[in-house]
Amino acid sequence: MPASAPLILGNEPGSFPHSVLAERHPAIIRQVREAFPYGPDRRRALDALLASCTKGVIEPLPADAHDRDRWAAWGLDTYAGRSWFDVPWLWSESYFYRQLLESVGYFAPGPWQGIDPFRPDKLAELDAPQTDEELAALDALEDRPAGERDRALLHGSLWGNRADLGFRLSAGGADTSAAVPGLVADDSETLWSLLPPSGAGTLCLIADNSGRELVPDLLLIAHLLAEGRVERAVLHVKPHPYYVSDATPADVLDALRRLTVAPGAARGYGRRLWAALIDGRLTVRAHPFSCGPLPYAEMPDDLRAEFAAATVTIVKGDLNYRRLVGDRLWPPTTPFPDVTGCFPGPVAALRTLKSDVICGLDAGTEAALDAAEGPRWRVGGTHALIQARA
Ligand SMILES: O=P(O)(O)OC[C@H]1O[C@](O)(CO)[C@@H](O)[C@@H]1O
Repeated sequence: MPASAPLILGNEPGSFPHSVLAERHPAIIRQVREAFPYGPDRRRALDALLASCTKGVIEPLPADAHDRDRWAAWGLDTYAGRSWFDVPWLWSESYFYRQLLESVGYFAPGPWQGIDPFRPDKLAELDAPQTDEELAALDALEDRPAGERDRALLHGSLWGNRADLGFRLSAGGADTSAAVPGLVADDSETLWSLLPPSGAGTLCLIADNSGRELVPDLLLIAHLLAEGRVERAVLHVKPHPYYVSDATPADVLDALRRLTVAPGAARGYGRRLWAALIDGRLTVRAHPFSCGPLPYAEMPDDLRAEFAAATVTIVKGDLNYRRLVGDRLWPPTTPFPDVTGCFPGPVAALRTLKSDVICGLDAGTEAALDAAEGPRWRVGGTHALIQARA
């Protein structure tokens, strides 16, 4: 990895990270308050979190918290007592979700234990007519050449990160009439070279959002298994609700059920995934580190061994990208292999751009993006990338 680049904090008013801490987190607390009829104790806890995360400091966990040791190892003892804005943004956001779950009683024995505060929105998205339209698009793919299906399902998973799955068969995937193409880096060939036909290996896919992102992720996995490009797949999801819509094991089951009752080709994908779960070709993992506040460079040994043994690991979405490259402001032309050297094994990122972090652009693309959009291209979610290294 190149020596260093500035770590992103949230303490610069006017910056995107600052707005997430100062505006988005309070809005999420308000949204959660409306989601369920929480009683006075839970509402008081949410109010206390609101005051803490906007005007207060990071509070330590009680000595008997189930994850006290884990958070201590992740840096809590260093950051407790400091403003949420003055610690690494990645850390601050992650701890916010941990404390939000605490506030709604997610971890404590009682009626709210294990109740996902984001579930109503997740289900609404899964039930939306757009999901039907996207699944119906699979029918048209059935008799297309294999290469076209590869590409469509890869792009479906990529653009699903914008919750805008279109199974696009065209080159850009986004607004192709724009001055700069939707796809700002495209290492698809490297990725496909890692997934040759008759592959006997294992794909790891580190999922991001549930609903209209997880559905195309599952379709891509089903496709790669069916085409024999990998023999097994491991889907990594979050052990508990996180960043609002991140996928948990319960969300995987919801998405799978959605597929198995869908009409047309989609149902076949669902049935194949169901069978793959039963016979062990597909497994779901929910490792605690998946909700951790640290970059992948600091992953624990068991995960390191797992990714090292995979044929390739596909890392989905913006947050996972930040964890992959270290949530630092790299010069955008820093080569992707240089900043992902710590990841143990071949790795590919499928991401729409929703935060300032970026690497692996060529100088011409960076200049064209800046000229056309100013800094907006980094955070707007309208551009995407496929980056890979063997
Ligand atoms: O769902 P994604 O693609 O991981 O995006 C989540 C994104 O939300 C933000 O954290 C803002 O809260 C982004 O910066 C972050 O990376």
